[in-house]
Amino acid sequence: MTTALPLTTHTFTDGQTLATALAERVADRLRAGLLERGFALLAVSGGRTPLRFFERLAQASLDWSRVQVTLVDERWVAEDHPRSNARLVREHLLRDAAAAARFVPLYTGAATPEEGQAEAGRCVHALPLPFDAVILGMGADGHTASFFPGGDRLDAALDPSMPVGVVPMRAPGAGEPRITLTLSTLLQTRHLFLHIEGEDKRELLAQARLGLGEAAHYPVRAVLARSPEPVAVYWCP
Ligand SMILES: O=C1O[C@H](COP(=O)(O)O)[C@@H](O)[C@H](O)[C@H]1O
Repeated sequence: MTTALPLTTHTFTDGQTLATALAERVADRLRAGLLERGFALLAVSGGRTPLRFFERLAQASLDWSRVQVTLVDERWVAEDHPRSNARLVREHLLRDAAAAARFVPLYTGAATPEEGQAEAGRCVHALPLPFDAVILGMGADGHTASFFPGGDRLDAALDPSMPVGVVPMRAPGAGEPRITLTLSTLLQTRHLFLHIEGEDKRELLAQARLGLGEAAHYPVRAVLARSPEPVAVYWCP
């Protein structure tokens, strides 16, 4: 008998409605951080799914000049490359009201993520953790952040004893070399969201949650299992 890992699901009819609701929820978390600490800290994902969410969040009325934004993971490509997660954030989130936020990229310009690890790690160490919100995505292969199935440093990235920092990652399905926050770093957050869209990802997450077949080994399951609070899943067809 399998036990379902805990999560809460927020279901929406379409991507625009989801983006609006998630942006409102995250903006509230940032405002709470600003009230409590005088600053706020946000980590977001790359890929294609967050576009509408970013554009809604960029319009939120709050003191963005006291908000720091970073990525949960990065593809090791220059910032003007079409697959750069930093480029996505700069073009779709750091605009409108959010143009005043401070962005902390993970890509350093070094030739490889292994060579860039120390510098990117120093930038992450300098962040005033915990995050007020972390928003993860998930690929069709069950990866989240750059925790890829078959990743060469997956064990290190998921290791609970790993300190705050980043880990390079290379994997058959990753496209290019990556760098990713460790799971221990991601979990230093007041609120953890997982934003997925489409029936295929809903089904994949359900299987990972239950630990069924191949999905028992999907890295996203490690996040569900280790999160101290149930992960808030935002989903639409
Ligand atoms: O490569 C990546 O993919 C995942 C999922 O992206 P999506 O395009 O399927 O939404 C993303 O969460 C991650 O940050 C990114 O580097």
